[in-house]
Amino acid sequence: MTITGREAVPQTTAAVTARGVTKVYGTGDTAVHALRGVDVSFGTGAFTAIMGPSGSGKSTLMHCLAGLDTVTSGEVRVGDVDITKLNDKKLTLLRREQVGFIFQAFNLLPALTAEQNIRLPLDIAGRQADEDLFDTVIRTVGLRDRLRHRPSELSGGQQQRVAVARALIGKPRVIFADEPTGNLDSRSGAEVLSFLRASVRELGQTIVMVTHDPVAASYADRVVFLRDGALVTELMAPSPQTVLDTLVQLEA
Ligand SMILES: Nc1ncnc2c1ncn2[C@@H]1O[C@H](COP(=O)(O)OP(=O)(O)OP(=O)(O)O)[C@@H](O)[C@H]1O
Repeated sequence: MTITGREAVPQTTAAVTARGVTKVYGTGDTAVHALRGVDVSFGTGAFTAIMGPSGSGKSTLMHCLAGLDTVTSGEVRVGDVDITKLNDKKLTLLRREQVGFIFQAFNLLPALTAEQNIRLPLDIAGRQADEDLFDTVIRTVGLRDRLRHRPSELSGGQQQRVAVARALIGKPRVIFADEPTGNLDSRSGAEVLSFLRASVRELGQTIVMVTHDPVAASYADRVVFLRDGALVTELMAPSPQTVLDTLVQLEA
């Protein structure tokens, strides 16, 4: 799989950083400490997976990193900006310009064609699409002959590829993917994951993905593991087996 049209610039700077992030839901006896002081950085141009047992805080962390939820204390930087200090309007603007999302449920608008769905975030932001990048992305995800189809006329794997193209086309600083292969069979899942990895390698895209699946996590450059709201360990160059072994240890 080859993507050209945007230069991949290997960088070591962080795209997103969390410092001392805590998140408490509720108060008093019913308070849930979902995050208990998380420090973590996500390097620019890297593909990172977040894993951990059910209830360990993966979704909460991702939502706090993406500015979809507020932190109770601590700091989250997207690039140089501490998003915990932004008002709602500035946060919405930052998310629109710098953050891309891919969800388990695809979240495409049913009345729009694939192409309209892909272009929608840029249209909303009043931004011009980079047409070279658009062509490259469409060719690479193999959607050229599906652009006029509506989501109901596409397979699950094709719908998720539309969602991936939609996230990439805005060239966000970071893409957050929440169980992107959770609704896909293993072959479609592998295609989507290969494409995510290619976009990191060849476009320099930064991706942070929450997953339960050791095979999905093995496509990442790095896996960070949460347990009880705290970051406990990480793996570089993971394989399905090393991820599985680490999960088994965490749940023991
Ligand atoms: N809106 C909420 N109100 C109260 N508690 C919440 C809320 N959202 C999450 N929690 C709690 O916070 C903790 C962390 O939840 P979170 O969804 O982040 O975990 P997770 O690792 O993503 O779990 P899973 O793998 O099951 O999706 C859990 O104990 C959960 O019950």
